[in-house]
Amino acid sequence: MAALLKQSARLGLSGRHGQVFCRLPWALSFQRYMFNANKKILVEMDKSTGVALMKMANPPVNLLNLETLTEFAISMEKLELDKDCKGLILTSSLSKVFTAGLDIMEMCGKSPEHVTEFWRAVQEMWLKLYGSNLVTIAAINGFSPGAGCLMALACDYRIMADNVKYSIGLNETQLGIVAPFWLVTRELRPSLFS
Ligand SMILES: CCCCCCCCCCCCC/C=C/C(=O)SCCNC(=O)CCNC(=O)[C@H](O)C(C)(C)COP(=O)(O)OP(=O)(O)OC[C@H]1O[C@@H](n2cnc3c(N)ncnc32)[C@H](O)[C@@H]1OP(=O)(O)O
Repeated sequence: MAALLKQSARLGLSGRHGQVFCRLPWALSFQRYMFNANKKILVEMDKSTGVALMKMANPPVNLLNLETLTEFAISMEKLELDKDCKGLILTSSLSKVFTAGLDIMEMCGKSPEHVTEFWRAVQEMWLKLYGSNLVTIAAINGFSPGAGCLMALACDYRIMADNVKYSIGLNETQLGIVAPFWLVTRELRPSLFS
């Protein structure tokens, strides 16, 4: 996994918009910066490769609640604005969970306004990833149910840790959650969006 990550950071990758990237001279190789708002999303940007490493860091299982989704969207915006940033590797800081998906407590016993805000944040997360100008790679280093799978699908490339214990998939109907119409339409009938 580590080797693959290194390799993807070094590769000249072609994105969905056809950009081709190459490495900058070695003299610039120490240009790095890090940022995080509430430390649920950690970002390390390496200007020498143009690749940002984004780690979800919301233990114990990286739940995607409103706060984390908002921080994710802000982090994506910052990277999109950075002209040096060409690619993004999305992964988890936890040892066996990429993300356990949406925090189901955000939909349980909450006001319609809160639930609306929450689903808007889910939509924003998907739009930011799927519509990103960066080359996006999901480095799935653990369990990835529900919205974890959705995040991975929204990236240009996916690499999953080679461990039979880890599972990935869209299991939301088992929990009684209906996939939102905008997502199903986009995934199953892309021609409507072209
Ligand atoms: C052609 C293409 C077609 C595409 C079609 C498009 C349709 C796409 C539709 C997509 C729609 C997306 C909608 C997404 C919905 C969701 O994400 S729903 C959530 C789905 N997630 C789960 O079901 C995860 C369930 N959790 C687990 O399986 C395990 O927790 C784990 C991830 C395997 C980790 O296990 P472990 O390390 O043993 O930790 P636990 O003890 O189980 O958990 C720790 C605490 O966290 C709580 N928790 C876990 N998951 C959630 C959750 N999702 N929400 C809220 N809380 C959660 C768990 O209860 C524990 O809490 P405590 O007991 O209080 O400690």
